[in-house]
Amino acid sequence: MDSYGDFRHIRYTIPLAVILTGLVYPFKTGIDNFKTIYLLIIAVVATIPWDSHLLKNEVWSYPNHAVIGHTLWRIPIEELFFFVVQTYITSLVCILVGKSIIPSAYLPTLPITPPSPSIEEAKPKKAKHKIQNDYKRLRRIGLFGAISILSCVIIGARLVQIGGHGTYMGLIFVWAGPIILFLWVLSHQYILSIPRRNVLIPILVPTFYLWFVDTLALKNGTWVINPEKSLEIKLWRYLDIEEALFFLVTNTLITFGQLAFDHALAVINGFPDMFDFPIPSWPSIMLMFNGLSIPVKKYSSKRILDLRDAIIKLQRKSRSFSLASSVFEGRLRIDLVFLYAFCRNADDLIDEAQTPEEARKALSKLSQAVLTAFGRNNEDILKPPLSMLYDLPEEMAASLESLPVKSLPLGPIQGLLEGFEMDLTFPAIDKKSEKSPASLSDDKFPIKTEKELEKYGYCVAGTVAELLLNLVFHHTPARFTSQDREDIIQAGVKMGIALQYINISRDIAKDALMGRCYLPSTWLAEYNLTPSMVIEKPDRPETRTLRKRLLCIAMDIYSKNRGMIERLPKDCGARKGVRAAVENYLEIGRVLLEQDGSNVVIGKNQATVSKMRRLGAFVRALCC
Ligand SMILES: CC(C)=CCC/C(C)=C/CC/C(C)=C/CC/C(C)=C/[C@@H]1[C@@H](COP(=O)(O)OP(=O)(O)O)[C@]1(C)CC/C=C(\C)CC/C=C(\C)CCC=C(C)C
Repeated sequence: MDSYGDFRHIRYTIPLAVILTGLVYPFKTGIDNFKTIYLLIIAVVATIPWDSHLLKNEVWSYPNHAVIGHTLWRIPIEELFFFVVQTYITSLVCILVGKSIIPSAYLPTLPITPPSPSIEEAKPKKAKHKIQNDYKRLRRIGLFGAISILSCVIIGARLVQIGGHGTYMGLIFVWAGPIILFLWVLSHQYILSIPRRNVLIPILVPTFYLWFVDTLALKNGTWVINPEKSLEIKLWRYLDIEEALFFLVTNTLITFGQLAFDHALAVINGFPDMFDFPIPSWPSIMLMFNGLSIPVKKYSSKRILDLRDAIIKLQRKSRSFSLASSVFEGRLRIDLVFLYAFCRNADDLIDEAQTPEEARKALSKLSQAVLTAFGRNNEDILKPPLSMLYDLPEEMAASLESLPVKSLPLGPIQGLLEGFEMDLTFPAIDKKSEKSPASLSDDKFPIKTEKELEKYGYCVAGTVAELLLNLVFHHTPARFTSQDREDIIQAGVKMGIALQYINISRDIAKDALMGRCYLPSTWLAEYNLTPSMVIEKPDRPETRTLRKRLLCIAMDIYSKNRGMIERLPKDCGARKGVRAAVENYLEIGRVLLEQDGSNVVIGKNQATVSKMRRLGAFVRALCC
C-alpha cells in the first residue's frame, strides 16, 4: 500500500506540504484551519480501522527494512503520517483554488416566485426557465451520481464476499463509497454548481502526484501488494489499479469533505435572515448540519442572484478590489461585495446619464430610495421593490436592496451621493457643439481650492472607508472603545481621500473627456492655467507637475495613516483584506510616480499596474 518507510515523505510529501503551506499562508483564514483540522481528525479516525483490517488480512505488507518499526494497530507510523499529510495537501489545494469564489453565490436557486405581476414582467422569461432547467438538471445528475456510488458499494461488498483477487478493490469501495455517498447526498447541488476547476483540481492534481510517488515506492519495494488479493491490473508499470483508485477515491473524499463544509458555510453566511446571529470562526458541527438541512426552496433566490450580479460587477470593474476581496471571509466578504456594487452602480448611474438633467433626476430618485431602504425593517415582507417605487434601473435598485442597512450608517451614504452631486456641478460640455472646451466658464468649476478637493475626496472615498470600516466592526467580535473606533475611522477616511487623489491623478485625461478637472484652480493658477485649459489639453508639463504634487500628498497621507490598519481585528480577514485593498490601490500611485519620472504622456498610457506587479503588491501586503 502507501506506507512511506524510506525517504518518500522527506522527498515528496513533506516538501509539497511545506510549499503549499507557504502558498496558502497569505490567504488562510480561521475557517480554513477549522475545516482542515476537522478533516484531519475524520481522515485519521476513519482510515485506521480500515487500514488495520487490510494489514490483518494481508492485502498488503511491508518489508521490515522499509519502515522505522513503530506501529499502531499494525499500521506503521509512516502510513499513519501519510493519512495526515495527504489530507493536509489535498485540503490546501482545495482551499487555494476555492479562494477565487464566494460559495454563497453558487447555491442552487429555484425560480423566483413573483409576488406581483409587475415583477413577473420585469424578470426575463428565458432566465427563469434556465434556472428551473438548471435546478432539474442538478437533481437528475445528483440522482444518477447517488445510484452510481451506491452501485460501486454493492459491487465492492460482493467482491469482498467472494474474496480472492477482488478483495482489495472491494474493500476500497465498501469503505469509501458510503462516505462519498453521504457527502454527495448532502452537497451534490453545490458541488455541481461551483466551477469545475474547484472540484477537479483538488481531486486530480494531488492524485496524479501521488500516483507518481506511489509508482516509485512500489518500484523500490517499500511495500508489497498481495497478488492473490488484487486484480493484478496495472495502470502503468508498477502502479496497481487498486492503488490508483485508492488515491482517486481518497482525494475525492477529502475534496467533497471540504466542499460540504463550504456548502454549509455558504448557507449560514448567505442568509443572515435565517441565521441572524454572528457566526463564530469555529462553528459547531450542529450549526453546519443546520445549514445543510435548509431545503433549497427556503433559499432566497433573489439574494443569491443579486450576489452573483454584484460579484460580476466587482470582477469586471475593479481588479484591485476584486483581488482584495478574496482575503475577506464569510459575511464580511459578501457585504463588501454588495457595498462595492452599490457604490459602483450609483457612480455609473450618474456618469452614464445622457444629460446633466437626467443625472440630477436619477440622483434625486436614488437619494429618496436610500432613505426608504434605511427606513424599512425586515418584518416588512410586502415591501414593493425599490426599482418600481422610484423607477430606478433594476441593477441599481437590487444593489441598494442588498445593502446591509442594519450595519451601515446612513450619513456616509448620503455623503457619497453628495459627492456625486458635486460631479454634476462641473459645467456641461456640449459634445455636439463645435465650441472649444476652453470657452467653458472657469468659475463654474467646483474644485477651486485644496480644501474643496479634500471635501470632494471625503465625499466619494472617505465615506466609502467609513462604510467599509463599519462593516468590519459589525462582523468581527473585537470590541473597541468608541475612541478607538473614532481614531480608526478617522484614519480610514484620510486613507480613502488618499486613494481618491490617486484615482484623480490616474484619470486626468479620462475626466477631461467628461469635462471634469479635479486639480484645484488655485494650483493651476500658479502655472497660469485654468481648468478649461486642462480639459482642452490634459497632457502638459505643468499638469504632470501638479499630478506629482497630488500623488505626493496622497503618499504622505498614506504613510501617516497606514499604521492604523494594524489595529484592525484579524478576524474575517479584516486586517489583511484592508491592507491588501489599500496597498493594491497604492501601487497605482507608485506606478504613476515612476512614470512621472520618465515623463509618460498623460492619457496615452492609461497608467495601470501590470498583472505581475499587482500580484506582487498583493502578496507583499498579505505577508507583512
Ligand atoms: C474588498 C472590497 C470588495 C472592497 C470594496 C471597497 C469598496 C466598497 C469600494 C467602492 C468603490 C467605488 C465604486 C466607489 C464609488 C466612488 C469612487 C469611484 C471612489 C473611488 C474608488 C475607486 O474605485 P474604482 O472602481 O474606480 O477602482 P478602479 O481603479 O477602477 O479599480 C475610490 C478611489 C475610493 C476607494 C476608497 C476605499 C475603498 C476606501 C479605502 C479605505 C480603507 C480601505 C480603510 C483603511 C483603513 C484604515 C484604518 C487606514
